Amino acid sequence: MELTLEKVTHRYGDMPVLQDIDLRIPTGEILCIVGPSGCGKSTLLRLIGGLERPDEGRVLQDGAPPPGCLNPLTYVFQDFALLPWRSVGGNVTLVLEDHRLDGDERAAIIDDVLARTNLSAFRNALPRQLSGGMKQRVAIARALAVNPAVMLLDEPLSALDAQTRELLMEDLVGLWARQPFTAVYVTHNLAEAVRLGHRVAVLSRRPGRLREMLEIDMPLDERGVGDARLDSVQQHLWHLMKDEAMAADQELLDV
Ligand SMILES: Nc1ncnc2c1ncn2[C@@H]1O[C@H](COP(=O)(O)OP(=O)(O)OP(=O)(O)O)[C@@H](O)[C@H]1O
Repeated sequence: MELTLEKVTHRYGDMPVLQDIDLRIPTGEILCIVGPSGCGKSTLLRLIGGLERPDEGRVLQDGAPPPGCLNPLTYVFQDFALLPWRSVGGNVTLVLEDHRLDGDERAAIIDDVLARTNLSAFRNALPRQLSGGMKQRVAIARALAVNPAVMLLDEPLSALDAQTRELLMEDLVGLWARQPFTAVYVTHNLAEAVRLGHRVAVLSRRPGRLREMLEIDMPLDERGVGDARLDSVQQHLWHLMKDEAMAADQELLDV
């Protein structure tokens, strides 16, 4: 299933937040969205996921979701959103409970996603026993359990320290390399965008418009820390965003 956004425009009250966004999210690709604070990145993700409807324009779903898909669009949030009283396995099972699956099918899905996210040994642990990185792995496992057509990630690594972020990026690359998934990944962090994005959409400051769509033609598993080509793409992104980020920052201070 492919998603296409046509001239998506949205406002909250009198405040225009997004303006004329055209985007295509092809199957098997990670699209990163970057832009200054408050430019409408999370709003765009909510519109893509159907949590809100755009004031103007359309979000189109083309084609069938993948086989075994239980939920075409699923989110991963910054704050993990785990139930503290449920174990790792219990948190993942949660998203399967509303679906007609027999015990074996459910167990097979859980075994698979826990193995893919290296969590099999932590199945019975409670969230409070886990580090931030492990909690986010659980949230990713839970999202994968429904075999979504598109995974929507909103700043998934922002609450983590630099080393954990690095490890999780490697995990996401490994997951994608073993079994490609489709994702829209919102981030402030340009290093994450160039490591994980097949394409990077750069939004202007509010109202967010699509300023540039950058294609990074380099396999994900060849993108390492300190790679000169990635550094230059990151520099280019920063160059595009710097003035707008400073203006957005000033606007926030003026409120
Ligand atoms: N439900 C809402 N009602 C009213 N205003 C909203 C709502 N959600 C977001 N906004 C406002 O819309 C603007 C865009 O918010 P959004 O969270 O989409 O931006 P963002 O680019 O994700 O921000 P950040 O980078 O700081 O996370 C902000 O000014 C925000 O305060």
